[in-house]
Amino acid sequence: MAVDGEGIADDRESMDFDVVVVGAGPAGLAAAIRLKQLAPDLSVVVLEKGAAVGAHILSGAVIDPSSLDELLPGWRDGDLPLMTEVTSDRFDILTRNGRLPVPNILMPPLMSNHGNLIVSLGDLCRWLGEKAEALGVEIYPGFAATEVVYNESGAVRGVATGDMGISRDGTPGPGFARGMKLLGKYVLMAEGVRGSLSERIIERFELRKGREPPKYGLGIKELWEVRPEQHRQGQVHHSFGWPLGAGTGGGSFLYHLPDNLVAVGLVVHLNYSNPYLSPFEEFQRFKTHKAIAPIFAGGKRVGYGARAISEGGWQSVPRLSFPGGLLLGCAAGLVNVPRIKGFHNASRSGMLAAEHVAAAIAAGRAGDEISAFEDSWRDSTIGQDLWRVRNVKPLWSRFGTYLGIALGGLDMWCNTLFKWSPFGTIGHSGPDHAALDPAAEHQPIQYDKPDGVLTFDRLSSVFLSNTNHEEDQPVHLHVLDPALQRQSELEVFQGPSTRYCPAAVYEWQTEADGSPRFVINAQNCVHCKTCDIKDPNQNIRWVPPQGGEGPVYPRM
Ligand SMILES: Cc1cc2nc3c(=O)[nH]c(=O)nc-3n(C[C@H](O)[C@H](O)[C@H](O)COP(=O)(O)OP(=O)(O)OC[C@H]3O[C@@H](n4cnc5c(N)ncnc54)[C@H](O)[C@@H]3O)c2cc1C
Ligand code: SF4
Repeated sequence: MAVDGEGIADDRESMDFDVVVVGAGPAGLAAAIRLKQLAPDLSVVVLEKGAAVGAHILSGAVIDPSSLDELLPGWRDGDLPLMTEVTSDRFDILTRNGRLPVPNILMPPLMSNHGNLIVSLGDLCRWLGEKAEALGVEIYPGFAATEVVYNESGAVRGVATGDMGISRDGTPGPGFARGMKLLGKYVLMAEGVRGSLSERIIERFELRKGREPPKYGLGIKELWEVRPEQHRQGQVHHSFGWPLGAGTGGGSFLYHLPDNLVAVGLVVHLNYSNPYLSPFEEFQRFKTHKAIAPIFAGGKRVGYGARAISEGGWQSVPRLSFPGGLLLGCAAGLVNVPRIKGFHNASRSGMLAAEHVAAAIAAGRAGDEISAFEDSWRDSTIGQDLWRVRNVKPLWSRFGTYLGIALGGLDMWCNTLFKWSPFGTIGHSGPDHAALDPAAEHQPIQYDKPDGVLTFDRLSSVFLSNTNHEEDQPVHLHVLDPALQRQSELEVFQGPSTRYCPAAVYEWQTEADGSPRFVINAQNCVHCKTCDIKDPNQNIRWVPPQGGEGPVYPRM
């Protein structure tokens, strides 16, 4: 019998499957496909909170396709989503008025994009979803898993989808429909970065014990249609430096897709210390650099979105097995940070998990802990990929952008040539939310007003993400202690949520009597999870709103 572990009456209908997968991103879909390839008779269900598969997927994306070659041999011969091969690879250091190209010869070979593909990861996930359904996987888009269901012995037994049609005051509205429980022999958590249920499972089973804290960046991206003369199909262009100061980690990407489309974005490491910093405005500034702005002259912005990216790497990956299931992909933190790549490891972790789960079910097991997964992923190409770059992020954090990147490059060369690092394995310096300084230690940053042509404000940007939430529902951004928000977030840090949120969700307004009021425009939320990560007091908790809401990203 399944019991509810979250204290809500167990009156919901339930459906039983062999395997329940939460999240239809690369990790969840690869797991579902591999399960059906290995054991066609297994029943596999995938839940996705976006309105459709791919609706919430936001990535660069230049992908290493080696995992696709393993998952679906011959896939390149079929009908393909939007993609192109990488034809050239540029890397620049930007200063305010200039750029310094880094010769490719200096780049460690693992940073090369030779053989990689520029894709819309959302399109690729839609395509993978079709492949999964063709194999008999049941995919339910528009359903957010909002609770973990545990059995009597405390193992994860399944998940429950959220109730629909609850009014803002918490009472059932006219369109009320009770959520369902989906139970499985094993549950695969593939929610992506900072997964809301994955984090609860990590906490409950102490999966981070003995590991470094998780680290994150925030990636803000736009999709542009540029003039043909500015388009270089297949070109991959990265930079670091301006507009970020030496003490703030991050970098830009510009990927030239087919159809005159260019994906442009800035990733800002979320261990920045200045509460006045606005990653959104830094990204807008980046586009005004004289080496960058001409690319967009005469072009049209057609897409916008934002998403956190996991950056902790090898040291921060929690234990990935727990009683009743496994953590996969970015919910586990498997991104290779210097390469800004997570697709290959996410999909490989799904495939590896599927192999373990199929074998366990074939052996008559159910609901136990597949402990062998831990050594298995660390010994696999996923582990090897993360091990070689394990010091890049901590060196960057400790020594700043210029010295830190140079030392990170040296470390990657040593790991490539000698399979050895002069630095051993360096730890991260604390969680990102603890990195903010009180505002009194910094000067406010003056950002230029957007021109509406090359640079934009948040609201017109959110419009392009097609984000939609029913207003009459409980706010899905929980402020745990409202008084603390005022006493600390506002009075000590001067309201950083109004700057780190890329969707203008948070505002501090002044009431008629002069008192401050924290306003949450939850309908704008693009589900990037930054508030859950960066609030200095960990006083904001992101929980999934009604299924089928949030952004509907086209070609992101
Ligand atoms: C700005 C940016 C640029 C990037 N660039 C690249 C790149 O160039 N190349 C590359 O390889 N990687 C890149 N990455 C990383 C890559 O996108 C991720 O590593 C990869 O998408 C992880 O796959 P995943 O399946 O683990 O998670 P995701 O892709 O995040 O998918 C998770 C899915 O689960 C769904 N979900 C979450 N919670 C629930 C829930 N409770 N119930 C139901 N559904 C849920 C989400 O809606 C989502 O569809 C980039 C990431 C960012 C943010
Ligand atoms: S409210 Fe939080 S999760 Fe939503 S867009 Fe803003 S920072 Fe991201």
